[in-house]
Amino acid sequence: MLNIALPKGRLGRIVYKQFEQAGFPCPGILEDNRTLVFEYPPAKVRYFWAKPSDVATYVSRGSADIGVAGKDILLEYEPAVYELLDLGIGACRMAVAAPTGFLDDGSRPLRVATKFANIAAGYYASRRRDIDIIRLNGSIEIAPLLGLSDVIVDIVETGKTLKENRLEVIDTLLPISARLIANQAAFQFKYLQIQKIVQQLSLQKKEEHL
Ligand SMILES: Nc1ncnc2c1ncn2[C@@H]1O[C@H](COP(=O)(O)OP(=O)(O)OP(=O)(O)O)[C@@H](O)[C@H]1O
Ligand SMILES: O=P(O)(O)OC[C@H]1O[C@H](OP(=O)(O)OP(=O)(O)O)[C@H](O)[C@@H]1O
Repeated sequence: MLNIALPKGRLGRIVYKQFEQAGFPCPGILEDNRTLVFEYPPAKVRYFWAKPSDVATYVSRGSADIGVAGKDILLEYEPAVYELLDLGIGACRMAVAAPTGFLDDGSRPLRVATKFANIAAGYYASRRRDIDIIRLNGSIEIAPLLGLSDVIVDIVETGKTLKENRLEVIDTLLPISARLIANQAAFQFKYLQIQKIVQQLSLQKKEEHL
């Protein structure tokens, strides 16, 4: 039995469809929004829906053998997991954004609002810029508007949320996409099953690019 942690929310449906096509179906999983654990013995799989930022925790601690997490989460929390494949979905970028026309005069620590405190700290440390991190859990774009922060470090996809809150990207840190991750012990013990899924998912990705 392969235990698979899927991210609830924007990525979940697409990820499950990819796994289904890879030969790991679980009938009914997309029809029921309340049940969180689904088992389908004929395909030797048990899926469960986790909060996207928790998937890596389930995988690193062995409650899931594999799972799907955004590269943002992997960089922020550095869980002890193997990163097996870039699934090419959930594409966005990590960026610094500020109110239009913002100029950092360097006179005091820069107030940075973010969900990604480690990523932001690393970025500004490499620039030798003192910062005051303001940790938020969502709706980051309103922080500068309300005077809580000078800038934000957050995910940008279309740029619509930034625009609506009168912000603009001032630097792009790195591209982000969803990754297939594996528990390190499970990768040894369930090698064949995991390899099968990696191969099938890679094949699908190649076909999509043809
Ligand atoms: N606007 C976006 N466009 C594309 N991908 C995104 C976007 N926002 C987030 N992602 C990617 O999808 C993953 C899941 O994001 P989602 O918004 O579904 O969860 P979340 O609300 O951030 O998670 P949590 O509630 O666990 O903090 C993120 O880790 C990131 O890799
Ligand atoms: O560039 P865009 O296409 O506008 O997308 C970017 C937005 O999407 C994410 O937020 P999410 O929807 O996950 O809500 P959150 O504020 O709760 O994180 C991200 O944190 C940005 O706010």
